[in-house]
Amino acid sequence: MLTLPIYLDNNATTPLDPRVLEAMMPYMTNMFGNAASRNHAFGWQAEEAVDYAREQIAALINCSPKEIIFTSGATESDNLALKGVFEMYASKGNHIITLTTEHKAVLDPCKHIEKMGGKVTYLQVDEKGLINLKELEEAITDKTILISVMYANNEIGVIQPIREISAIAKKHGILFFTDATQAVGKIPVDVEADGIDLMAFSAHKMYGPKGVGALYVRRKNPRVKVTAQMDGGGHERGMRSGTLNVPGIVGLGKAAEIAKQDMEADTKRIAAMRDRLERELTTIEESYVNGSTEHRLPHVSNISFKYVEGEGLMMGVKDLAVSSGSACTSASLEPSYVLKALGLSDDLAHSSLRFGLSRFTTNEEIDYAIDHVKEAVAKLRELSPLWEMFKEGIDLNSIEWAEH
Ligand SMILES: Cc1ncc(COP(=O)(O)O)c(C=O)c1O
Repeated sequence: MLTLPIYLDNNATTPLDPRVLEAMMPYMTNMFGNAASRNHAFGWQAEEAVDYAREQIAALINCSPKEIIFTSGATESDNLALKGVFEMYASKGNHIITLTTEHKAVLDPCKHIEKMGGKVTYLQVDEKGLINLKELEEAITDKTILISVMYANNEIGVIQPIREISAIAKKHGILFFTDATQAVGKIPVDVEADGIDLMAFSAHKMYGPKGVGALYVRRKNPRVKVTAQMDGGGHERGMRSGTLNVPGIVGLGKAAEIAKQDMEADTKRIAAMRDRLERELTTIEESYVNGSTEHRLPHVSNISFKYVEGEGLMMGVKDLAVSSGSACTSASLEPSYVLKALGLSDDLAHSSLRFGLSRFTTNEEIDYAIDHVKEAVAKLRELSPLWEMFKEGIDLNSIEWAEH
């Protein structure tokens, strides 16, 4: 049975998997100890739970449990990686290379670093959203200490060539950090094979709770260090002080375990639904899928419906929770900077919707989304003078618009 509204905004956040909630419950009730209390059973119990979660996460991304630093989420992990490396390696250099399409949780710390005297190169992406590896290599100077390139984009799902990027970093003796918030738990991520030195991720994007995440920090070849951004009791090997969020960490661990176990089957089912949604919606005249469809997460589709306002379209499909642009920037009505970076006009960027599916999405929900988006686009276009002109074959580029 179909329950409305339908949630298709799983890149903003995912629902909590009931199996994760079940694992967390004891640590929110009677097993409430502080993992740093070394002198009684309450503390040992909590510490044991945290250690187990570290193992579950390490198994998912192929690292040692000791390489996991728990944080409050990917925003904190991004800040810790960028500012922490900038401070720790100040004697080596002050230059960081990143992409214009990164999440604000990377771009804003980069701006902060610039204010602190650092230099940041923001590389453009191509029309598919992909990095240009030649430009990356050319941007490297003898002052470059870090390359920060996201694993997969939150708006269009495009996956960057991580292994090629890490090989370039390695060749030049530079650290490689990736914000993998959208990738971990969704596609296989292997920090060893991928050559990653630091990696940020978050529980609430992989069916875990909000307010907890992690930073992977390599301990061998090379041994990477970051300067703590939170000083205090010296938790997490001195890199992140603060009492650990034990229930959250248990939830992240369980979410990682489930992801490892269910990823293949989930991906197959979700990708089939995403492809059907996309196939159907692109039968709408003048609709375009944004970003690479070859190198992309299995559960995302970002589509522009020309001559339709994305915000208006969202109102037209009130029973569908989708997003026009990133949830984190949707307070502003600026066209998405990610879509603009692909070369889209303001109008096309404004006319886009992001569909994000999850392991809980059903075929009935996809049927509903297809029907209702088609209907809403048709209705809105009926009201659009631009659409009318397009249908009459008037070349819209030849019209001189009044300045205002
Ligand atoms: C790519 C990316 N990085 C970072 C974040 C921030 O994550 P958190 O909400 O865990 O702070 C998000 C969330 O939207 C994201 O998609």
